[in-house]
Amino acid sequence: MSEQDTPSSKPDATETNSRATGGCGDPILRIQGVTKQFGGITALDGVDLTVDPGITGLIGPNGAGKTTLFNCLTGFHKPDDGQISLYETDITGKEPPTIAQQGMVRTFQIPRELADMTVFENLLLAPMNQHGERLLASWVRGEQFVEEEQTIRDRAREIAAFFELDHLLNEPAGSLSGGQRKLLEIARALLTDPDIVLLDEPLAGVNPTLEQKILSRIEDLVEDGYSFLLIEHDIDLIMDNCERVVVMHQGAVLTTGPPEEVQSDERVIEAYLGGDNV
Ligand SMILES: Nc1ncnc2c1ncn2[C@@H]1O[C@H](COP(=O)(O)OP(=O)(O)OP(=O)(O)O)[C@@H](O)[C@H]1O
Repeated sequence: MSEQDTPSSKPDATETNSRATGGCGDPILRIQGVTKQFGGITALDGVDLTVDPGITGLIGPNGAGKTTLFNCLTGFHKPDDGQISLYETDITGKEPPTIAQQGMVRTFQIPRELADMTVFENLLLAPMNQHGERLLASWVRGEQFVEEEQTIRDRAREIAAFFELDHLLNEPAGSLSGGQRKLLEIARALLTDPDIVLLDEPLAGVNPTLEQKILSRIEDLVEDGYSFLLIEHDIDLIMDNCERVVVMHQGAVLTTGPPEEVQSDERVIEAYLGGDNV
């Protein structure tokens, strides 16, 4: 595979994966009335939102609830109320591995690679975590699922090449630069065979050259059938690269729409200028 190719083999839909039941053009995510409180703080206050295939930007002032929404969507927090569906499957309150199996994973603001393990081992662990004990047992027995193991290894190499990490496969992940860690985090997410990846500030602290590289990789992946929901504080970057933009404010969705509409929405301008910062 050349550097410019997308990972050609986005695996086919499986019975465990939500996209098996999702039709072309259907929203990927339906979020209805999701609330989340932390003690006296209402982080999410009845979030209603549908997310379509492609790349959607999620913006909002500090404390708007963006990360909490990501956590509720991917099972790291349980919502107090409301419903979340991935295609037609109700995933509300499910655990992260179950939601990953259904086709949705997230990355974190601070990448969570295992620093002492090599880049390759980090990549292999991502799908193994998802498949769980079944695949781990196969590694111990070394008999069954050999084919599956080989597929994961091949795909790990392919995705490493796509993110230009292939020359670092045997290096400890802890030796990577900040930008390379971000790439590794996205690569790991993709190895779980998702329909949609939630990216939490994948470009924060990344230099402009690498930023463009990540963005162009994401665009390639969208063409290849993946979808992304992207939290980012750089509004221009969101407006330039996302098909739809969701604006959160005070724990709720303020507005959604194409970038040009959202940009000129008075309520959005007020949310950003009315005392909160971006
Ligand atoms: N684990 C937690 N415990 C207590 N309060 C929390 C917790 N997580 C989030 N909050 C609160 O919930 C609100 C929303 O936080 P959240 O991190 O979701 O916002 P955000 O839009 O992602 O902000 P930022 O852009 O600054 O990262 C904030 O008031 C925050 O202090």
